[in-house]
Amino acid sequence: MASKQWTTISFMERSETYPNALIILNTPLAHDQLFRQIWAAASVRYCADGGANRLYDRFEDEATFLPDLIKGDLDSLKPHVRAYYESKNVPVIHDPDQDSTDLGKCIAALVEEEKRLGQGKGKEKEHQLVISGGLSGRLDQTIHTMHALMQLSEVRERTWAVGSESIACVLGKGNHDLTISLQHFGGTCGILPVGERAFVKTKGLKWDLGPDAYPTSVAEGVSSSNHLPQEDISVETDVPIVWTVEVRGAE
Ligand SMILES: Nc1ncnc2c1ncn2[C@@H]1O[C@H](COP(=O)(O)OP(=O)(O)OP(=O)(O)O)[C@@H](O)[C@H]1O
Ligand SMILES: Cc1ncc(C[n+]2csc(CCO)c2C)c(N)n1
Repeated sequence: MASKQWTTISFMERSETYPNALIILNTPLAHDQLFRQIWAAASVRYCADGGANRLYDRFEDEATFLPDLIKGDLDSLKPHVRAYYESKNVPVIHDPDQDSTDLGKCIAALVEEEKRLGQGKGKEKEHQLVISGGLSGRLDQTIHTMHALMQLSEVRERTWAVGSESIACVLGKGNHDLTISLQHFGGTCGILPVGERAFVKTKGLKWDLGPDAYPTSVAEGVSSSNHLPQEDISVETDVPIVWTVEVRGAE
């Protein structure tokens, strides 16, 4: 079976063939150099409600850091931040729905934008989705981010979450080849079950899973605090799992 290719370069460099869309959540941004790269690599940039506060607090004095949209129930967006972005003509959409999160509301807006971009070409324009944050903080929100990554993995080719301390993506059933920039990420990493038990084999980790497939579930065992001694690894799994690796230089 063919392997799916993943590389961290894809969300740090701009691509015309497979452009990036960035959704900024209300959690700490990645460190300055990494966040600037992710921002520059994205051609669509949304803030989920209070995510705009994070952007403003970091880049208040840099006028180029304007998102394309701020959307959510707007219970976290600070009034002066809203006023600032509105004065710069950033659309601010209030969606009061109490059955979907601000992340969900931004994903829905992205899907609409992709339909619009694809209009007349007979094909929707799909982006690689990069979610800034959501991997730490409140446990319910963090698990909701996992849920979103799982759901997205069924309908989109690639989604990453990039936080201040870790990055994560869902690896679906099958074989995966990953290239992780050791300049930016590592040395610790984890192979995490999500919901159901997975049988996993890896090549390239310090504590490889295998040669017999390693059964992982929250109840049975989890490969946390593993180590990435090289940039290229491969992972084989029978059901979706989460791959996570540490951000270097995190505060
Ligand atoms: N403490 C947290 N931990 C993890 N993720 C968070 C946390 N707070 C916010 N987020 C993420 O950022 C998004 C925007 O958060 P914000 O604080 O603006 O709104 P919220 O009212 O807390 O979230 P929601 O309305 O989605 O429940 C959330 O939808 C969620 O994905
Ligand atoms: C079963 C169930 N659990 C929790 C909520 C609450 N909730 C989920 S998303 C959201 C919006 C937050 O901006 C709120 C309030 C619900 N509606 N249904």
